[in-house]
Amino acid sequence: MSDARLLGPTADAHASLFAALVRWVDAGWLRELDRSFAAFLSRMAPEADPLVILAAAWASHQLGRGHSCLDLQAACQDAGLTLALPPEGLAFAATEEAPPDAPAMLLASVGFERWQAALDAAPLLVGTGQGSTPLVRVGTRLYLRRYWHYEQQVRQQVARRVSTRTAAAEEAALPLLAAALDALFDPAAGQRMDWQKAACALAARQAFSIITGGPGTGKTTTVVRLLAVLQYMAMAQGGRRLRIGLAAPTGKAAARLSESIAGAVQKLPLDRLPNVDAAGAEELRAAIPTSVGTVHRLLGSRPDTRRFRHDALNPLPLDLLVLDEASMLDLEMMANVLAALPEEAPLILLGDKDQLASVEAGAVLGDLCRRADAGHYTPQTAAWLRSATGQSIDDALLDPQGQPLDQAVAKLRVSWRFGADSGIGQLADAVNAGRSERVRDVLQSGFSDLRHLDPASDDAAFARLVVDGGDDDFAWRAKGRMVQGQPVPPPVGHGHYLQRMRDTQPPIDAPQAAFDGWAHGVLGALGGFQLLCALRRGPQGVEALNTRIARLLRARGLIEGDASGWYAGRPVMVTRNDYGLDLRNGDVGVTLAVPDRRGVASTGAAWRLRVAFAAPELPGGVRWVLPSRLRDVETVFAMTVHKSQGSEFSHAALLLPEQPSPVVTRELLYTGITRARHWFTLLASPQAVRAASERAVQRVGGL
Ligand SMILES: Nc1ncnc2c1ncn2[C@@H]1O[C@H](COP(=O)(O)OP(=O)(O)OP(=O)(O)O)[C@@H](O)[C@H]1O
Repeated sequence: MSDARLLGPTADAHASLFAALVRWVDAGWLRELDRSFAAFLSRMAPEADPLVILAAAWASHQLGRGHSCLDLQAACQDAGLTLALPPEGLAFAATEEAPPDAPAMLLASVGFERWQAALDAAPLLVGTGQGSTPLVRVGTRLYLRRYWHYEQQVRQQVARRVSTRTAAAEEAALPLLAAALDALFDPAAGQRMDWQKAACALAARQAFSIITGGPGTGKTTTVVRLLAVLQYMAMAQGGRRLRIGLAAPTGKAAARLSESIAGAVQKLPLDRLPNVDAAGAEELRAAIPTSVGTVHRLLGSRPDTRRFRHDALNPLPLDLLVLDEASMLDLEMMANVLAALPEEAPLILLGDKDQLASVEAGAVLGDLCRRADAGHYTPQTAAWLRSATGQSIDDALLDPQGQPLDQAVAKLRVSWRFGADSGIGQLADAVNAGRSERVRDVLQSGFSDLRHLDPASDDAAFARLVVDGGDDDFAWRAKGRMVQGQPVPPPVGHGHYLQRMRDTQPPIDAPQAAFDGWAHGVLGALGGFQLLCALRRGPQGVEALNTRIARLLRARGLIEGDASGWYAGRPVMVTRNDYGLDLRNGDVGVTLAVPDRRGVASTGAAWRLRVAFAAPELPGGVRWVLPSRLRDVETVFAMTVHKSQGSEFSHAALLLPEQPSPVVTRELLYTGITRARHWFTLLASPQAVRAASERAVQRVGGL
């Protein structure tokens, strides 16, 4: 099919277009959802120029790729690149059929003006926001109405909130704020800029703020001190206690934050606050929540609807909300949160702006933090910060033209987790800066926490990595390694949790609590290692690697049973929310053999497989689910970097494909590296590393 067939608003042209769309769907290039959306519009306006229908199909396709809209101009310039078609270098050699026409062929002689004119001539389908057209065009951007609406909501709400001053920032409250900050932050810092203290002050100032920073820069530490300061001020001023909400986009991230917040709250030196005695300190400590739930649960998700129990008409009963791992927040979720949170209740986002954005449409945190590296603080903000913290912002970060949003964003710039001797920290920095030569140097510098392997390693070398954690040299270098005065556990592979599963299994007549404790330990050990991949398909994709790893583990006798079914030790990830089972997309569980107590009375207990998921809210801390009840799960010996967001592993290994792919970007590499807490192995050719460090994601959106 050529573009000539598209250039006439005739039934024939619609039919030719749909013939092409069907081929794309069959080839896995488009989702059926994209085609049916286009078909719906074609039925709604059979006379519409087929270019409008094509634009609709592609705008919907872009949503599936995380873009909130289609950039028409970019698509005209390079449709293949803009739409990432063919996807993930999908090979056609394997099929009998010829590949479908590439998108660029459909647009070969269609310029942006022609496309724009076609859209303007379809008022039933395309508008500028008024009315109820299914598509909205803003300049060169074409949206599905719902996403245009989310973007509008987020933009307006954020703008309103960044100009709303909190009670804590009022002139009269400033001395109390300054005294509280002085009490909780290290006075030894003196005049040196302590960005944690500054972030705390900036976040206390208006009804919306962001604290961003790389791994271990102290986001949690800072926000816990901020909560203490605000709760202290509320209580000291004779008001009622603040109702504080804490949430994260996934269950895994929520569980991790619960743990680190609880630890940080315990460490707070609250008796240093003015007029707070030991009893007062404990009262204050108890008023700082440590339990973190998912955003879905906070908003009150309801089965089979996108709507939540809490919205603008039924707002959340909160005075303050903290959302962690905000890089994973998509546009729709952010719009829902902003709608449901009372306008005067501050929203504080925590996250690493440089990480990959959510799989769903919209890179909210990245977009809102686009100017964070350079600060852009106004002289007014600098003066206010001086009175609240006694610190002066570096001139390089000042900008008299700074925007209101810039004043609400603080970037933490020092990593407390990765010291100067940490290869992981240095590698992450080099990748983030897009400096491929520096990346190469770090990889060759012999840091004890880094390993760089050839991705084409044979089975024996690959097995050493995924089963044992690496070669003897890596393990040897691990000996005696300390971080922050604590010994670091050695680098492990998947053999570690499987061995623990075997070695610590309770006897069949042990009480349930023993099995809960066992599952808890195995789930913890499972976090000791993870193989991360960029792709799903192909020989270096998740699916093929899961099969390969299962084969290696079976050969070593660490797992048994049918590879295609359920077996003890199978780690699984939930791929779709299941409200009935209270499981979320991204939750990871492990299959374990536990007693089937139903037969106890007559025949004695037998072993039966159940899948254990961490559930801190349950008394035993574990949710046990029958495998047959889990519909949308996949094995996770390997997982995509996208799916690993919000998780952390003692040892992470990242495999980059040999073939260049648009999904292998700087953000993907950075996110993969920063999943590693203590050890990182990179399986990639030097060319693949260079290509990834030099390519940054361009998410299209209008925030
Ligand atoms: N100012 C500080 N002085 C000393 N240690 C600190 C300081 N800030 C943070 N830390 C320590 O550094 C570690 C990481 O801090 P924290 O968990 O707050 O960082 P984070 O940015 O939230 O990390 P993550 O990337 O896991 O989200 C913790 O052990 C914490 O106690």
